[in-house]
Amino acid sequence: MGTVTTADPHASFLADKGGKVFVAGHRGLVGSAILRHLVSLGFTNVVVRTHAELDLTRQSDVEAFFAAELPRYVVLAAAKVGGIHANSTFPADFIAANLQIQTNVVDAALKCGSVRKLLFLGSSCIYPKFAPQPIPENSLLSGPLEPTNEWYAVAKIAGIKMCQAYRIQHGFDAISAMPTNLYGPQDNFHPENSHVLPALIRRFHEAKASNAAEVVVWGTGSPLREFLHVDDLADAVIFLMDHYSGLEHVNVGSGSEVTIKELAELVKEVVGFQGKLVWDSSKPDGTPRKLMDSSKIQEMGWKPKVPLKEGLVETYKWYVENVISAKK
Ligand SMILES: NC(=O)C1=CN([C@@H]2O[C@H](COP(=O)(O)OP(=O)(O)OC[C@H]3O[C@@H](n4cnc5c(N)ncnc54)[C@H](OP(=O)(O)O)[C@@H]3O)[C@@H](O)[C@H]2O)C=CC1
Ligand SMILES: C[C@H]1O[C@H](OP(=O)(O)OP(=O)(O)OC[C@H]2O[C@@H](n3cnc4c(=O)[nH]c(N)nc43)[C@H](O)[C@@H]2O)[C@@H](O)[C@@H](O)C1=O
Repeated sequence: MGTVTTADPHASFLADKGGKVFVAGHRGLVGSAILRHLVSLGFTNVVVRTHAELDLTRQSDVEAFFAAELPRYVVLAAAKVGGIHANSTFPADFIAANLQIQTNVVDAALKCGSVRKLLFLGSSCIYPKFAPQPIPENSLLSGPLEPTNEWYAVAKIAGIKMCQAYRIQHGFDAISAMPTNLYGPQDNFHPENSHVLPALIRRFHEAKASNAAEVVVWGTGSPLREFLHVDDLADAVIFLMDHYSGLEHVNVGSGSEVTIKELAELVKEVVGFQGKLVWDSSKPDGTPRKLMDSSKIQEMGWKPKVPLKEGLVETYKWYVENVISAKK
């Protein structure tokens, strides 16, 4: 159990590098990037637990953890996460685990009395399937959701509303960030349950290694997606922890989008696969387009830095060095 360092209660997050920060989900794509950034910024008192050490779906364990550790800041990057196939195959897991994790963490963070600020991570899937593009924050709850991930989206919407309710009733400084589709080191490269970008890296890599003639890609290739490198997201999370204390959630996107066909061609080029692409239109396309309007965070002074091709080259290198090499 670590000790809580005393510091100026009015200090900004970045001026309080000895303040205890709990990063929930520190081994995932997002949590690991946030942890790397905090360490490189000089934060000295970061507390973490793996899923096996602390199951955040268990309320009494979560309450005991907060009462013992008394963190000053919480970043909630632990969640049940997956791509279009996992979301539509396991709707009960996605709604139940996410409601449990976020409810337990936000409530225990308030009750323990030590937390000055909490950031909850949602996702762009909270918005209606046919929201105006680019999607402004005030599109929330203005229309029906995309059916392939509505269970997950409903949990994430409940998380935003819980942060708002705790701010209104208890004056608790809980904020919410809504990232677009993310990618980078420590992503999930599962063949079926991952998101499109890591799935394609793996599929093209394996096809190249086995000299396969073709690679199958899901859907029609026409949906548009906006991708943000997880290092940019980690930078935005730390920026919001330092700069933002509002009721409304904040979109975090790169501002540029590609079709899934363009993405597949780019991954093919980066991996160096020479065969052809085959489209499996029996697989769902999901939402046709979800470009975020990120003007709110940009007007506060944050902007993304990593171009898609550069991020993809770096992520493929990470995959080869860490996932493929580990198997040998
Ligand atoms: N990936 C993306 O494209 C996007 C992600 N987001 C959001 O970012 C957040 C993080 O996502 P991402 O990093 O991709 O997810 P990952 O699946 O990569 O990581 C999830 C993390 O949560 C932990 N976790 C899951 N269930 C539990 C549990 N019951 N108790 C304790 N820990 C648990 C896992 O722990 P362990 O490793 O120990 O098993 C893991 O560290 C989520 O809220 C997600 O909605 C938003 C938009 C896009
Ligand atoms: C971040 C966001 O991510 C999820 O939504 P999504 O954007 O639809 O996610 P996706 O990455 O799985 O798919 C994007 C597109 O890509 C196509 N696609 C092609 N080939 C593969 C493929 O091999 N795998 C996957 N997964 N998709 C493929 C796929 O058919 C779709 O058209 C949410 O469930 C939820 O998790 C969420 O919030």
